[in-house]
Amino acid sequence: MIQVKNVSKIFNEGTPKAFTALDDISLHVKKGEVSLLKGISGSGKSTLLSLFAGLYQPSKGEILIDGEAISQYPENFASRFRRNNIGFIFQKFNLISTLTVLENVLLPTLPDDIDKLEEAMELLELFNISSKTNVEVKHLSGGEQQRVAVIRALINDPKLILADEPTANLDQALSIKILDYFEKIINQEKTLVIATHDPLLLEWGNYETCFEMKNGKLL
Ligand SMILES: Nc1ncnc2c1ncn2[C@@H]1O[C@H](COP(=O)(O)OP(=O)(O)OP(=O)(O)O)[C@@H](O)[C@H]1O
Repeated sequence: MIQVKNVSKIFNEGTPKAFTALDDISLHVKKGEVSLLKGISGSGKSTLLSLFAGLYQPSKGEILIDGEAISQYPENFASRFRRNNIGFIFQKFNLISTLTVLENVLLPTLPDDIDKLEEAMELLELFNISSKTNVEVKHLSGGEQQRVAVIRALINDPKLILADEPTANLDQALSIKILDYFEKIINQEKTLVIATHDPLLLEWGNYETCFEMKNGKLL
């Protein structure tokens, strides 16, 4: 599902501020597998997930998602590919603060005019946030926003889910609820990559591979 071949990412390349965030990474995530990406803050986890989703271009190397070189697509193709195939749970949520919870959750369904209202309501119920359905996101707590971000990533039923610290703002009960849901969708043969340093997730045990990063390298 994900093939990464000798990928490096240098921010501000060619300037005095050049910084190598990823240094010659190669890895393979098989279809239907769950992988954890662990490493201390600044080790490069978010940068690598962003490259998987085609949000950044690699400075060197190649990334294939389901055989497609998403990082080489023009942005309009890349965004359509992302919308149809990838659910990204952003560390900082990336919600639109002036829209309601439901409007945020349904955003990925708008371009292709897919009716996902029923699924959205079910997920809002499941993650204990249905009472906020019509509340603007700017009025939500961090943990509430995190759950909205998780639901928005899942709404188009993506085959690849990239989750950046998906439990960072949640208490244990809600984290377990999300892990339970991940377990359920894993059975539907989705591929899941979770960047985390949450001990609960690391102890979860329900993953095939754990990649560890340090200073932009895979250990
Ligand atoms: N757009 C950018 N421009 C310059 N440097 C960047 C940029 N994005 C990330 N970096 C740097 O790359 C390094 C890796 O950042 P990244 O966010 O991938 O780490 P991380 O492992 O996800 O950390 P955390 O656990 O704190 O989220 C950091 O030193 C960061 O400052």
